[in-house]
Amino acid sequence: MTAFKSSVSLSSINGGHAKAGEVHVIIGPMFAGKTTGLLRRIKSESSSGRTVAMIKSSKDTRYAKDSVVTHDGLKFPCWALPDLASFQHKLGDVEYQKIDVIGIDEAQIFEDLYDFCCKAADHDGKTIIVAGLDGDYMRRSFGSMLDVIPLADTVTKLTARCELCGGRAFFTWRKTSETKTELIGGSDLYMPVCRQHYVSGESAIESTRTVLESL
Ligand SMILES: Nc1ncnc2c1ncn2[C@@H]1O[C@H](COP(=O)(O)OP(=O)(O)O)[C@@H](O)[C@H]1O
Ligand SMILES: Cc1cn([C@H]2C[C@H](O)[C@@H](COP(=O)(O)O)O2)c(=O)[nH]c1=O
Repeated sequence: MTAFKSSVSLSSINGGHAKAGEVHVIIGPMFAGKTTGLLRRIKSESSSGRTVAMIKSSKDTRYAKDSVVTHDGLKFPCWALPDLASFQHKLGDVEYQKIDVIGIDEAQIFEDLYDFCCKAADHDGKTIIVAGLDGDYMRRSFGSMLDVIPLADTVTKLTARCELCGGRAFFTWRKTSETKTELIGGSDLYMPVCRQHYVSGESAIESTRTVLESL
């Protein structure tokens, strides 16, 4: 069998970087510890001497404007941006070159997530750690989050605790009747639930709707 020998070297693909980039994806419902996991990995990379940067959507003003904050109050300073393309622009090319690891929180909100990860990991040699919701409150694919899974080195799906029974929660229940997909909030608007309680909640809403329509 003839061994295949590529004539394209890695350095010609990623613009001369000695090291290829990486993409790591953390998904799960709200309150599952996605942001906590992201902060842990970013802090660990920083302790190993790598230069890190954190990005979140500027739409997320829940706990702080310029920090990523977990539901239990852990904080890390970040760039709050309307889109990911503006990161390199804001930082400037020289500073961008110095960054080894980029964390992205609330990644489902960024429409240019796929293009950013491709460029940053494949061409610029960055390690990207992406955290976000895989599903919305209707359990539909949320934003571009699932689109980056084919780009990923690793995918970690976390679970929370069902607020109604303490079992493993895979889904996020919206407590209000608001139907727009994007609705920023915390435990005032959302709670983590297991499959059984997600389905029984949906049945209760359906029954109520049927009763109201018959009046
Ligand atoms: N139902 C809940 N309501 C409010 N806070 C919660 C709830 N369940 C867990 N938490 C807290 O949220 C923390 C995880 O927060 P975070 O990492 O921000 O989660 P995620 O990014 O997945 O939403 C947990 O360690 C816990 O302290
Ligand atoms: C389920 C769901 C959530 N959101 C919003 C609510 C929060 O602002 C973020 C998720 O934050 P977390 O760090 O994962 O806790 O997303 C939304 O806009 N639409 C939804 O369906």
